[in-house]
Amino acid sequence: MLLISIEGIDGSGKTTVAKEIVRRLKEKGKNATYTKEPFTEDITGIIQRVGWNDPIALTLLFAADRRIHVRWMEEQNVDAIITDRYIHSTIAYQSVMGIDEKWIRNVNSKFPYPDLVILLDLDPTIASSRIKKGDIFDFPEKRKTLEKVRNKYLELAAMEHFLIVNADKPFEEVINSIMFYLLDQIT
Ligand SMILES: Nc1ncnc2c1ncn2[C@@H]1O[C@H](COP(=O)(O)OP(=O)(O)O)[C@@H](O)[C@H]1O
Ligand SMILES: Cc1cn([C@H]2C[C@H](O)[C@@H](COP(=O)(O)OP(=O)(O)O)O2)c(=O)[nH]c1=O
Repeated sequence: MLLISIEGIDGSGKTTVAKEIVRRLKEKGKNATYTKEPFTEDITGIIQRVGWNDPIALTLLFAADRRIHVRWMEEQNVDAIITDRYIHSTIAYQSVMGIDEKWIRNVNSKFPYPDLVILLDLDPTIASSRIKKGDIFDFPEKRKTLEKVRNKYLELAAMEHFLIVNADKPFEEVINSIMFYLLDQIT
């Protein structure tokens, strides 16, 4: 089973892309499933109450949520799981909040590393203008960090060989470039 994570700042197109990848893989006869983080309603509710000022609590809460998510993913009998955010969301967002990256990696070290990480890279101003659905964690202090989060993602992408996609391109171009790469890897 392939574990593919889709990463990027809020509004970069992750949900749309992840769901379309699943649809196109199914069209090709592959058994694929869409999933997302945060995964559990309970922990999402706690994060909403805790707010965006305690990065230690956030790191631990996202990791607890991820543990439950990983157990769920391990039960799936599919060719590919496409997850809309995963470990690198914590590394990018919480390290920018001042948390030591090594500690974040330690806290997440029991979880499977993704086979492929796709980074949708987009300018935060454009990304914010695209957000129509309510942001579940709409904290002003988070919005201010998105430029730094974007740069952290780009740094991780270079180190860990993500597939970087320019999310400023029309959707068809974005998805076609991803599928071109993916179908070559999968078949
Ligand atoms: N390449 C693109 N060009 C223009 N709009 C896009 C593109 N990709 C996604 N969108 C739109 O941007 C909005 C945010 O996308 P979404 O998938 O919800 O982002 P995310 O999950 O990263 O927050 C949606 O309305 C979506 O249709
Ligand atoms: C999974 C995860 C998410 N987050 C943040 C990123 C998003 O701002 C928010 C999740 O909200 P969500 O609405 O899923 O994001 P998006 O707007 O990209 O669809 O939580 C972290 O800070 N750390 C994490 O580990």
